Amino acid sequence: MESTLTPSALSVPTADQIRRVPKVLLHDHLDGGLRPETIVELAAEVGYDGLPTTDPAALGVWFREAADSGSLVRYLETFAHTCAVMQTREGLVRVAADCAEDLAADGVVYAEVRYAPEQHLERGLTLDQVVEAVNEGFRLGEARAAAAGNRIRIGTLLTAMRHAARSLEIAELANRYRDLGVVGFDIAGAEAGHPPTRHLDAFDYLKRENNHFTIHAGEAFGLPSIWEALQCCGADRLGHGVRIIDDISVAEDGGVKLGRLAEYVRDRRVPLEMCPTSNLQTGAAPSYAEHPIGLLRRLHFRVTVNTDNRLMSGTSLSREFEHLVQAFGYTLDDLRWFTINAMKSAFIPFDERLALINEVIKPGFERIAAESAGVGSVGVAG
Ligand SMILES: O=c1[nH]cnc2c1ncn2[C@@H]1O[C@H](CO)[C@@H](O)[C@H]1O
Ligand SMILES: [Zn+2]
Repeated sequence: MESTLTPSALSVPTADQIRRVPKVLLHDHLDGGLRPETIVELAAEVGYDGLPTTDPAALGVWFREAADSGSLVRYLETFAHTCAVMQTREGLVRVAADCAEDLAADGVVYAEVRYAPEQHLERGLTLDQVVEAVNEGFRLGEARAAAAGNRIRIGTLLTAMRHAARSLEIAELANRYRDLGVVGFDIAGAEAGHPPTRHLDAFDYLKRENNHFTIHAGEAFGLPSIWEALQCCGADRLGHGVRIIDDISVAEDGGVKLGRLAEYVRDRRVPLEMCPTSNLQTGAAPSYAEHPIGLLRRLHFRVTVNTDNRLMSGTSLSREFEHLVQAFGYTLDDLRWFTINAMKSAFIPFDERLALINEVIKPGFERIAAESAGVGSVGVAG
């Protein structure tokens, strides 16, 4: 979609403007976004004594440092502590409500937040009770955010863990709660050794039901994983998908050649849920400036910007955009492009996506662009 914005939309946005423009988030893990103080309080309530520290500030630092491992497997080990305090109805309601409020305060107007219900059964909740508690928390958080003047809508994706064997059951759960807060399905967890084709029965089931799913692929593992996710499993979107860059060659003279898979991904407008900071932490990308998102955006792939795990990465969607603005000089217009890409790729019905684009996203960007009209180009803070 080409820009119709005023020249001020071509200015580099400030950190404050980035926070205030309407944003869309498609890839955010509920168990990767807890507030450190909530973890400490819930741990005390449920008697979990495994936390590395009970000082909230130190705990936040611990998560970021532990996740900064260069390995997806070690990165994922940190989730034991967040899942430990998400085993009761009260804990799940609170974590989901916090999440909605935090995203809304960051200027997110639509989010799809994912979690794996099978990881929240240790204290006797059933899968259905887990989904109902999370939904209740999101409705509560949406209402609190609205009262604070921040409108947000949240749908959930139910994740099945790729090393486990409950994916069909979770897919059925997602289908049962469709239109009741759940908008799709995902598989996550360590990629190497756990190809998505182990879960074909779940994907086939979802396709029979005309339901939607995304697959974490091409993060720790290369092109075969992306190929399987698309061509064997039929994924609607790719979680990360950064390794698609391996199928693109850039010659010395700047000429670009796409392989068949990269061409397919671009031609079919397959949404890529990119999460820059997370990729730096797990070693999937070397730096912000060298992150494949720069080239993929230039080549007009259907790229979206996401947080993955706000706690482990010490980030927010605004922070992710700030990093990209610093690395690539993105303008307000680029941010709008990423945002509309994300909204087009959401799993809610077409008419609802269109309404958010026309009634919330475009006017929101226009307002910020108009505000800086005449001010000229401004630097990025932070
Ligand atoms: O970037 C990632 N790649 C693969 N799996 C992940 C990533 N981030 C989180 N999870 C996994 O998804 C589960 C459900 O939310 C988390 O518990 C974590 O194990
Ligand atoms: Zn993820």
